[in-house]
Amino acid sequence: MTKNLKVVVSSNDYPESGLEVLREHFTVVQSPYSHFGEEGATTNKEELLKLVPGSSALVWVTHHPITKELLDTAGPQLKMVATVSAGYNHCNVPELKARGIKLANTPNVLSSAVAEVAVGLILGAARRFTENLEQVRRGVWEISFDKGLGQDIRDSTVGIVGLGGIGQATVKRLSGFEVGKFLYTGHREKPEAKALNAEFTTLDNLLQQSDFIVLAVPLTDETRHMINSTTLGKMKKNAILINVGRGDLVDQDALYEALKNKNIYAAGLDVTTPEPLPKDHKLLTLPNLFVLPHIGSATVRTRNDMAVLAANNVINGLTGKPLITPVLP
Ligand SMILES: O=C(O)[C@H](O)CO
Repeated sequence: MTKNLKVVVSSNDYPESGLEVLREHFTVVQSPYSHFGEEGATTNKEELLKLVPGSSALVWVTHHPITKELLDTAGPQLKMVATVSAGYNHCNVPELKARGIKLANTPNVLSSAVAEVAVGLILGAARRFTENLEQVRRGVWEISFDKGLGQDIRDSTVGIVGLGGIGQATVKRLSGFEVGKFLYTGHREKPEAKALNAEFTTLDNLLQQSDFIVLAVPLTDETRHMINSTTLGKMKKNAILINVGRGDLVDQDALYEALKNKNIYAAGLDVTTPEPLPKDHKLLTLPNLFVLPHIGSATVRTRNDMAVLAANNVINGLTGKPLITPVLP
């Protein structure tokens, strides 16, 4: 009965596991393009505009913004968008809401994978992997007090900004590292914090006390550039900033200055603005920056789990059942 409904998958980077679920119920049309063009530009916008007319649901694998133009082009029969990501800052929630279009995301299934990357960034930034790898490449092995030693996790204070699924999974993974104290901040205290031995505090206090500051919050108007010259100025000299949320949580010019002037010790970023970061971006000149190309959820199992969850959300959304992971029910 639903086979005559068209579902558009926005990228070729969506696994067979999700397609199989969708194809059982719907006519699936998939973009032949991936997220990024050769020069890092997003090239499939025009292609997407060609694909979406007449669709009942969009499975959104790319981070292309869901614009009014795209929704108008899709047409009034569009019932839902399933973004294959936990973050939905690209989804234009007010516009979807105004049009009565449902929105689902894929939280939880990616928390472990993203938390593993957070731990990797902590290690990479604290132990100066960027600089040390560079040394190996140059055949120079000079590790001494004057050439710069790393920072310990043992007995440190780790501050988590946003103790949601990813924040909690990060604390769990770090608990074997003999961390001295976990702090967290957010809108409200979390019941899960007790079992994690994490102490609720204000952002200011967390910034002032933490040796490691992990950003694991969604990007909203409130969190955009929450790390800026003022908040960086509150951090300790040995502080290490980790971002697994979204690039725009951080004012990158201010971060560049703080790292260059050694006002903080290092940073580890899985997310930047823009993505990809241009090869000649000034941040990439910094030895005390360890950067990854947004690989938080990029494991085989996690990407399959995300795809299947998104597909099941579409089935529910188009057959009148409650969404499994609703943003807009
Ligand atoms: O939000 C997410 O799911 C991850 O950052 C991947 O986009």
